[in-house]
Amino acid sequence: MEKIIVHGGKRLSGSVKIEGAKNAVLPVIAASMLASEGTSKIYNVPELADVYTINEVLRYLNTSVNYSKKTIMVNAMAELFTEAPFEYVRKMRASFLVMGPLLARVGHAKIALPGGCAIGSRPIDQHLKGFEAMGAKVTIGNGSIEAKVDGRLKGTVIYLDFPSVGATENIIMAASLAEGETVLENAAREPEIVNLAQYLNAMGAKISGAGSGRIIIEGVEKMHGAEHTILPDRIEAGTYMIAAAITGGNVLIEDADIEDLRPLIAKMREMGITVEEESVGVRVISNDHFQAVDVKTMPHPGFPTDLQAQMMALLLKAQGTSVITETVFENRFMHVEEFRRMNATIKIDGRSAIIDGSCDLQGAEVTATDLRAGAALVIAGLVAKGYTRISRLHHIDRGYVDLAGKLRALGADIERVNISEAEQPVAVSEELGSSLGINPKFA
Ligand SMILES: CC(=O)N[C@H]1[C@@H](OP(=O)(O)OP(=O)(O)OC[C@H]2O[C@@H](n3ccc(=O)[nH]c3=O)[C@H](O)[C@@H]2O)O[C@H](CO)[C@@H](O)[C@@H]1O
Ligand SMILES: C=C(OP(=O)(O)O)C(=O)O
Repeated sequence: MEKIIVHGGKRLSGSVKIEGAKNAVLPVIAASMLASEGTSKIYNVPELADVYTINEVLRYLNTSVNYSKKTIMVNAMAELFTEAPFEYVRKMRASFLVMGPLLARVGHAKIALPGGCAIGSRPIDQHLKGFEAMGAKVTIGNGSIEAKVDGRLKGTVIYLDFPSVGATENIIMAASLAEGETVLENAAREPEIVNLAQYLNAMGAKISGAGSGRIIIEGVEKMHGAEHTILPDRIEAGTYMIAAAITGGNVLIEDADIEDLRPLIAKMREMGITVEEESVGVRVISNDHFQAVDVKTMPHPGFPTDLQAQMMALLLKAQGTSVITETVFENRFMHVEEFRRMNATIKIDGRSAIIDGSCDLQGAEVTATDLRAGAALVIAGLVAKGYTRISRLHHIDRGYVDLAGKLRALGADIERVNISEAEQPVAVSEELGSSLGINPKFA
């Protein structure tokens, strides 16, 4: 079993380079299936487990995908297969993003129901509402969702009940090849939507308004392969900014886009942490004294839910009591129980977590319950007394390229190890472990 082992107490310094955004590359790869002509070339692709998963889904659907050196070539000119089974969809909910492109291009898609996950039930009713409004017949049964349309989808006005990122992406992809104009109201405004729309337009689509709450898509008859660069990952950047801040460090986050990070930067400055814009990225300079703040997660440009767990780790070391309110997902506090193992004092009251900044964090055996929870535990481990051992790393690998290696390069005492059953930690304190001659890392 693999674990990340962190020994707290080192200040981070130096610079770290940010990868392409996971949440941008997944819809972009799915969108490549809209091209009935030519090959797409996608640059700045991060080497993540989720990227390998979506590539497998596309290959299963008879699309050619070649991935090497952060570049993906996709050719979808062959006859597409239109059914994606559960074994693919269960690994990653974003696999459902193939539904819009398949429906628009071939008029049929049958995708296994993605199911719930650790952070909430995550329904897809808004995606389906959009497809139905465009003329698709949607049926749900035997664990799958099937959507069909005779001829082309038809443009229409669609109002989302909530600015869902995935529904916005699925609907704009489908509407790109629909007949006539689609107007999407209350659309998600995340930077990843803008990146996707840029790619679709390069493929021949006619989309305007991406990044606002009203997106207009003039359907076209055909799309073709195009070249596209994935934007930097604002969530990865934010994770390293928080890691730098919690350790009282001084770190340059290279390629971070300051505009996309405004909600986090505003909160960090409110806490008294210095964030400076530099020509190549964002620098975070911190000392051990930063103030408690209240944070509410919201759709973009609000504070991102994908940085909520990492922010909670930071607030565990802030002066005073902070309140985090999670409004995007109904169950995204799984990390709280793990923080408590590290001696944190956090109370949950409905959708809010009340965080006491005065506790002494202690290293412990903890579990990454989801992707960002995993990153947050690593961050807490950077300042905890003793060793923190984090397991279930497959969650972290979905969204971070070499998290432990990049933090080590910044000066953290951290390593990723493969621990055999025989070496599993024994249940003794670090002090007792060392007096018994047990390596404290495994005590
Ligand atoms: C691959 C990807 O880009 N993932 C991101 C995307 O997920 P994802 O696209 O799944 O997130 P959504 O914006 O769709 O979901 C936000 C909220 O809307 C609800 N909802 C969504 C769709 C729907 O049809 N009905 C419905 O009720 C969800 O249950 C959730 O409570 O945006 C989330 C919110 O910023 C991020 O946390 C994820 O990292
Ligand atoms: C929740 C996340 O991703 P996904 O939607 O792919 O589960 C995330 O990136 O934090």
